[in-house]
Amino acid sequence: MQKPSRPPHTPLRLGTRGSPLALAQAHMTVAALRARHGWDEGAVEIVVVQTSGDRIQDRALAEIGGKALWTKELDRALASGEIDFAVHSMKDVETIRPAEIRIAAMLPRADVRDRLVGADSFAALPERPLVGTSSPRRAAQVRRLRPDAEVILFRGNVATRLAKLERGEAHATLLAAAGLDRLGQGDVGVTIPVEVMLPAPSQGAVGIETLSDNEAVLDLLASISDADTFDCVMAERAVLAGLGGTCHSPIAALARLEDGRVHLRAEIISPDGQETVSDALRIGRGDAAAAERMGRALLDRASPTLRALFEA
Ligand SMILES: NCc1[nH]cc(CCC(=O)O)c1CC(=O)O
Repeated sequence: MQKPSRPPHTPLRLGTRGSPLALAQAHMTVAALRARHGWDEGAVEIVVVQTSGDRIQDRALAEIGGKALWTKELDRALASGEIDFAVHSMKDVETIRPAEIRIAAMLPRADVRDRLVGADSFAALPERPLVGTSSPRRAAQVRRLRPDAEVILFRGNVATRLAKLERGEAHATLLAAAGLDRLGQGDVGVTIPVEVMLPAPSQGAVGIETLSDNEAVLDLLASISDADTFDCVMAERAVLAGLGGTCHSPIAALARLEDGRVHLRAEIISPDGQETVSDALRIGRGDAAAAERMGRALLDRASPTLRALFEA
């Protein structure tokens, strides 16, 4: 690939949601492009696009039921030519994307772990603790660790959730370390080892999408993509695809490179935390089929009630 030294046109329009975290990730992407190509400040313009996920704040996402809550409007802006590429938390990008849209690049992954905010450990929480989260994975993992916990709905952006905690609406909450770090809140909470709480597929990864036929922008984005992150996140997404899972399913998956192969761990957990089906294996880089099989095999070993969660 020829190294592009000039933008295909200026300014390039980067589409993003308007939350503080989304904007921080957009600025990271601009910085990566500018550093790689020596562009000046005006080369990339940030275009904020509001998504349905941002608009609807008072209900659990699973309840809204709509798909593509974080991406639909950005997909549309790509299709209409309003933006040249879109920056997303990969965790919020649906498993199956429209054929016209391609995940073109990922920035180097940040800390993949979760942080517990409000207590020094799960054991240190009071009896029958209230834990705020809207993630089915975190809810199930919390109940596995603390069967006496009551999980309450915590939605909104990172600052909103921290404010709810501050107001005493829960004893603790869980947030992605990556998000806290990117918001300059690296000192908030205690980091939970992945052996205790396996993260969500794609956690800590920022992805950039463009139209599948936009070769100039695809090439440009490839120039800042981190191949290790890309292959690991794609493996985790393939597990999700094999499970037929979404962000509303209690699924955790984490891939790491080890001697040129992908070490993949995944688990599904019943909402009450009583049943966990997990697996770990090594697969080749880019072997999405093997990762999908791993997802399907988890389902084969699950009880009928756990399996039913994935058949909706
Ligand atoms: N679902 C919201 C969301 N999407 C991405 C992140 C954090 C950043 C990341 O995981 O890359 C968060 C907040 C959180 O889970 O604490």
